Amino acid sequence: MSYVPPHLRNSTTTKTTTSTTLEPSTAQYQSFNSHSSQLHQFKTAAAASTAANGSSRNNNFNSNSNNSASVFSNAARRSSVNLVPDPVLSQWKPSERVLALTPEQTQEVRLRLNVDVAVPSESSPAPPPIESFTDMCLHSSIMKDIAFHEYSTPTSIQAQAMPVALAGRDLLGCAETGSGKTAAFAIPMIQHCLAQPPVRRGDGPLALVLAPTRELAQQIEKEVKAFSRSLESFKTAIVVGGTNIAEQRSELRAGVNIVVATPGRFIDHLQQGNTSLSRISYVVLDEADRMLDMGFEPQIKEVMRNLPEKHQTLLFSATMPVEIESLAQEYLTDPVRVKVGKVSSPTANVAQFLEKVSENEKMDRLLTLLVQESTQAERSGHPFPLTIVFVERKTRCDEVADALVAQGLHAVALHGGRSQSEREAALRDFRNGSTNILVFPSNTAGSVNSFTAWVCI
Ligand SMILES: Nc1ncnc2c1ncn2[C@@H]1O[C@H](COP(=O)(O)OP(=O)(O)OP(=O)(O)O)[C@@H](O)[C@H]1O
Repeated sequence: MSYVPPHLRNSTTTKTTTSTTLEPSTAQYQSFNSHSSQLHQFKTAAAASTAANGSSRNNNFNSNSNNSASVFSNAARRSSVNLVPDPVLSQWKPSERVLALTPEQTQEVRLRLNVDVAVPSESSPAPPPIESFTDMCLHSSIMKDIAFHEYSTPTSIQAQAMPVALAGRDLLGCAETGSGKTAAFAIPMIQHCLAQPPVRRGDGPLALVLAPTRELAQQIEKEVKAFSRSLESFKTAIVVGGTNIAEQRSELRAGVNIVVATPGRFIDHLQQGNTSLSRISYVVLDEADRMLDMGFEPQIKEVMRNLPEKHQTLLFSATMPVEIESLAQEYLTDPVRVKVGKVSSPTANVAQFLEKVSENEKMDRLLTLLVQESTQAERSGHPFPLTIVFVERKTRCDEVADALVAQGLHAVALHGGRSQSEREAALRDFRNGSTNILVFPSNTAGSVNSFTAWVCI
């Protein structure tokens, strides 16, 4: 394993060009992409060897970050004389039809899709939205998997965010939950990985997705697997707490294309030297606002400031508080901002009712509501609607779930205090309908898509 701080590699390496520039076919395409020429470069053995030298690295490392040296010291000690191929930057271009769109037509499509797009004043224009997967000119295996998934047309966020990501640009995305964000970053990520020199045993991943919770990470990895199912040697790893670290270690050490992780566990593996950042060139911060709410800012920053110089970053956030703005400012380069729909507002097919009750009436009112719902469902012969009850703290989760069960309702608490197998079993029971009420701490919200009612108390 070789974690080599990028600033040091750059200052000590000599690059040898081994392949030549790929010419974009039109000036328009050239201006959308972040890099106008594509150089596929490899570092020399001598350079990598110098970079792997412990003392000079640590000196540099310390000057860069106060705690980085300790965080990655194991990985640093294990550094081998391993050639690290530079990433191949975006060579993608869309169909001729898309390239021929005028700025007015591009604007019309954005209006129709309800997409707002903005770029910093000095940067090149954002790539136009693409309303069909065919016009995105994706790898044939990915197209096969999209068809297998029965996705016929891109959703709005996919139509605009995918061309941005495929063009190699940084992205700041804001979209409602359930809008299809996962495929919007996962499909370009797979396409990006396919363009890179192959992953070898001992290499770190080519792409990294950081997500706030285990459940969300698992959901994302499932989607990544779904869109890479036709690619035989394409490997992904899920790196989350609460699961077997030894299995993750051997998977990581064998070399994977993509890692989907929660920040804490990913840092653990970096510290242990089980993986490295040295080949990462595509990073996704999903639900970044929730990651900050959950206190992952130091881990995110640790990863971001130690990435190789050449990488692209996609940051998705449902809200844009000042902390997200400053994260974007610090780690995104000329990002294309894509906003779909009214951010932080409910989707049109969700009805909301607000009832104000005092603290000591909450539990009774909840029980009354749910027992009424259960009676109604029984009478009409319909199943009880899948329901989530959000509560503030995990201790409260157990209290509420117990009270619901005592009323004969099928409820279960789902929170970080339960083991991974208990959490997975609870979600499985919820999906197959044998449990129809999940009680969740509110900071885990959003990990489950398939519910039809929810109550926050
Ligand atoms: N182009 C598409 N055509 C049809 N279905 C799609 C398309 N894109 C996504 N979906 C489906 O829509 C649902 C929501 O997608 P997804 O989970 O990616 O949304 P999300 O915005 O990431 O949601 P969350 O914020 O909850 O994670 C999923 O069931 C997904 O399979």
